[in-house]
Amino acid sequence: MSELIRVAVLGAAGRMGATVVRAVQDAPDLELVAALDAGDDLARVTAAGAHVAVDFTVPSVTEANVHALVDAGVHVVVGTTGWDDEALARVRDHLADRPGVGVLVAPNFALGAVLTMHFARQAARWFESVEVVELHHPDKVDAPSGTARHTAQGIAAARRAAGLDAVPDATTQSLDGARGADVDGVRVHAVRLRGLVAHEEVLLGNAGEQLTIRHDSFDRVSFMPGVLLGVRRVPARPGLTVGLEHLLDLG
Ligand SMILES: NC(=O)c1ccc[n+]([C@@H]2O[C@H](COP(=O)([O-])OP(=O)(O)OC[C@H]3O[C@@H](n4cnc5c(N)ncnc54)[C@H](O)[C@@H]3O)[C@@H](O)[C@H]2O)c1
Ligand SMILES: O=C(O)C1=N[C@H](C(=O)O)CCC1
Repeated sequence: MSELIRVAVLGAAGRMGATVVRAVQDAPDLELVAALDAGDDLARVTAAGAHVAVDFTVPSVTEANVHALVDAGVHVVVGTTGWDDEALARVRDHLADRPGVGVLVAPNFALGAVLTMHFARQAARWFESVEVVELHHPDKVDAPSGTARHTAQGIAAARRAAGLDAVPDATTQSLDGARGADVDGVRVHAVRLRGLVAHEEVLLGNAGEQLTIRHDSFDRVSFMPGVLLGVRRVPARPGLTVGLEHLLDLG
């Protein structure tokens, strides 16, 4: 039998971290060697001999965690959101000095959410209008969701590549926030509602027709196959990978 992958979980007391701890413990090819939360010393990850660390913490600490882990030669799977292009560029630069270390940052590990983003990018060039609505539990600290940002950025890139005009919108008078956030020219709306977990709709419109692409995560177990895939694959992917779609054979 091949060697078990030794895994550390950061944010282990959180909603996602606790679910990842259980998933790693249940996986026959993985071994949970450290479970850290706020206030714990990151040095425990290396002391435990972790090959891969999984970060589901908070947007304010995740980047610092990644740089420290990269310095220690530990591969990282990051699910924490709040990353912007500048923060990703800093990690990419840092990894250039650490050949052999891999970091995967993915705003959503649910396979259906990754497919939603993929289908939205495919559909984007054929529709005049598009807006993204994300719906989450009210304990979420960031808005819009990392998934919605990634979705809108992908749609915007597909529209640019197809030479489409700006999305039509005659609004000249509105209350602040009524038209949502502008992500690369795509409007993104964030709903927070008790009872929800993580949901997204991409609305695409043409004269006389609408296409709706919707994904629902009803339970955090929906993210686990993607997280475990990341843990298994990241050691063989040096450098920075952004998005789980790069690990799936989506064509
Ligand atoms: N990529 C995905 O598929 C996916 C899915 C769900 C959630 N998320 C993201 O994951 C993050 C966590 O979500 P959550 O719902 O589990 O939040 P949560 O608030 O339940 O958990 C965060 C945990 O991180 C801990 N923490 C804070 N600072 C820390 C530090 N320096 N070191 C270690 N732990 C620390 C907190 O104490 C808490 O236990 C959010 O950014 C969320 O958007 C991503
Ligand atoms: O519960 C959360 O918080 C989630 N955050 C991610 C995001 O911001 O996209 C993914 C879905 C759940």
